[in-house]
Amino acid sequence: MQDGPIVSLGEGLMELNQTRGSDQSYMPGFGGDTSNTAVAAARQGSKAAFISAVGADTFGDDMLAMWRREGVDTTHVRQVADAPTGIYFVSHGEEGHRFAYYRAGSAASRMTPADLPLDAIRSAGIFHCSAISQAISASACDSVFAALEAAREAGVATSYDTNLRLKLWPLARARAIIAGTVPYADILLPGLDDARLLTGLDDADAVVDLYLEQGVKVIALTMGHEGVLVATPDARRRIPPHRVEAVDATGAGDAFDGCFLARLQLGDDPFAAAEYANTAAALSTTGYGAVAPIPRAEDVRKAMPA
Ligand SMILES: O=C(O)C(=O)C[C@H](O)[C@H](O)CO
Repeated sequence: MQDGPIVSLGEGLMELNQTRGSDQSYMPGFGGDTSNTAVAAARQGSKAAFISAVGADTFGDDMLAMWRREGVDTTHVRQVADAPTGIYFVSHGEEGHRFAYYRAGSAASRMTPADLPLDAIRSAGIFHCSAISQAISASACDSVFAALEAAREAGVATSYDTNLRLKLWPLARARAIIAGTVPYADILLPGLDDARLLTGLDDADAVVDLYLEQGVKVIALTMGHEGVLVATPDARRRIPPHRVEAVDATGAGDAFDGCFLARLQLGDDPFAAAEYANTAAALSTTGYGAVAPIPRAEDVRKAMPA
C-alpha cells in the first residue's frame, strides 16, 4: 500500500437525529457515509481527506468547520453558491433507525468527473467511495467510476462500501451499478443484509466467495449481531460481535470502514484491523448520531478484548 492519506469521495449531510423518548426533539449533527468514514479514520490518527461539495449556506459552513476540527483535509471540498447542502433526519422505531433525505439537487449530487482532483486521488494511500456516492446522481456515479479508474491506474489501493439505500435508487439499478463497481475494489466493505439483496445469496461465506472471485483482495463483511467475516483469497476468519448498550446504529458501518482502513494503513493485517474496527463500530452505537460517538484510538484500545 503506498503512503498517502485516506481519500474518500461522496456527500456529507447535516443530520437531525431523533432522541429516544422525545418524539419531537431532533439533535443536530453530521452524517454522510464517506464523510463519516473520513472522520473515523482521522480519529484513529490517520491522515484523511474528503472530496465533495457543499452549499454556500450555513450548513455548508458548519460541515467545513466540522471536517477542519476533525483534521480532515477539505482542500477538495468545493463550496458552491447555486445548490444547497444535503440534510437527513434519523428517526428510531421498533425496526431500528429510519432515514428521511432532503438532498435531491444538493451541491455534492452535482459533482461531475470534470470536478475531480485527480492528483489528490493519484497520491492517496487508499481511495474510498461507496454506493451512496453513486446513488445520489448520474454525474456523481460517473465521478465515482472516473475516480476509481484514476486510482487504479496510479496503483492506489481502492476501497468500496456497497452501502445500499433504496430510498435513493431502485434495487435493479443498484444491483447493476454495484456489480459493475466491485471489480474495481481492492478492499470491499459490504454489510450482510445489503449483500443478500444485491447478490440473492443468503450465506455469508457464499457472498465472500462470490466477491473474491471478482478479484477483491480483502473483504470485511459486517454482519450486525453476528460480528464480521474477514477474508483474503488465502484465509478467512469470523470475528465475534463486541457487545455494548446500543442506542443508535447510524453510521456504525462507516465507523467500521474508517477504522479498518486506518489500521490497514498503519500496517495491521486485515484480521487485526477488523478486530479493532469491530470494537470501534460497536462503541459508535452507544451515542446518538453518525459522527459524535465515533471513538478515538485510546477509547478503542481500552475497550478491546485482551
Ligand atoms: O444514508 C445516507 O445517505 C447517509 O450517508 C447518511 C448516514 O450518515 C449514513 O447512511 C450512515 O451509514
